[in-house]
Amino acid sequence: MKILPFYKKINIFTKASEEAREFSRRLKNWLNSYAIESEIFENLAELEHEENMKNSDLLIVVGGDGSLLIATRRVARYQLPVLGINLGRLGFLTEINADEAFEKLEDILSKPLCISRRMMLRASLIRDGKKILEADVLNDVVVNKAILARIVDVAVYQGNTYITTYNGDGIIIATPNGSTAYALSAGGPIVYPMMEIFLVVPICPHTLTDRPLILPPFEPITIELVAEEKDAWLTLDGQEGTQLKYGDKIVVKQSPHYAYLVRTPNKNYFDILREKLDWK
Ligand SMILES: NC(=O)c1ccc[n+]([C@@H]2O[C@H](COP(=O)([O-])OP(=O)(O)OC[C@H]3O[C@@H](n4cnc5c(N)ncnc54)[C@H](O)[C@@H]3O)[C@@H](O)[C@H]2O)c1
Ligand SMILES: Nc1ncnc2c1ncn2[C@@H]1O[C@H](COP(=O)(O)OP(=O)(O)OP(=O)(O)O)[C@@H](O)[C@H]1O
Repeated sequence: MKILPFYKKINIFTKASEEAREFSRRLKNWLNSYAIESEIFENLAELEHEENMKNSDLLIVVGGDGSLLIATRRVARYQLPVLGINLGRLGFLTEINADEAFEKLEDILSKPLCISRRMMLRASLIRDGKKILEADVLNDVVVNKAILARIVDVAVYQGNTYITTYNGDGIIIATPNGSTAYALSAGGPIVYPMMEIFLVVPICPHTLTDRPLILPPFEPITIELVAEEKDAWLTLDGQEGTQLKYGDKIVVKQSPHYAYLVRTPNKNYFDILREKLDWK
């Protein structure tokens, strides 16, 4: 089978493990054998550097879902298609398994790419009226309690409109892509991943009528920490954490960037749900 000549350069992001590095070297050699240039990145600062990404046609991530999340966030502004090869555990987002990778890659790269465009969130942390952090996420923005803290009280707004105050273990604002991650464990619905909505899921709410909400992405959601003595954290895609202070506000908007995940032709979202979530 012949790979289409429009692939000039395909970069690789590798998980920081010996197994993933070894696989990435094999992958690079395989791409070179088709006269496709390729560079392997492990360092995140290098991965997001424009010079390194601007001529790349595709980014292949060798790792698990965590590696795919971390890499996709870093390259989202380049609108680069991202394809995951699973060397992790569940591999819900990573499209192909390592043992079938070269056969599947040949198939995927010999046809026009089948891409699933996924919305992202932009979270800003406002402290004392100043924005002290801003980041894009593909799965979720989570405010929750530290291990020994008790209940977290968070007031939630849509634009300037007050929704309610949740008392419980915390709150998750998820994308449809993230609906199958933490939000699912907290009782949220599975949302078709190409939809564009905000999913608001309280974690173990003390008020039993507090149920997950699905909101339009047109107005920001603001979460305000309204109880003084509590020890709470902001977590972005489960990977970057910041301790919060009383009065902090987290504003969540739709990011102007999208993730462009490469899918296997002939495999639909329900095939993935059946395979990964053990449905019949
Ligand atoms: N109780 C929970 O379920 C819980 C707790 C903390 C974080 N998380 C999730 O973990 C995510 C970060 O993933 P990670 O791999 O870096 O952390 P991780 O290694 O701790 O794994 C979390 C698990 O979630 C899976 N996962 C990640 N994104 C997914 C998605 N969109 N759909 C289905 N499964 C998904 C991973 O494969 C892994 O099995 C966070 O965004 C958060 O949603 C879940
Ligand atoms: N090159 C890297 N640089 C920094 N951090 C990395 C790198 N590769 C992976 N990580 C981090 O290591 C963690 C583990 O990686 P990953 O999630 O891909 O593997 P896994 O946990 O085995 O897979 P899965 O998430 O599918 O269960 C991730 O949270 C990710 O943030």
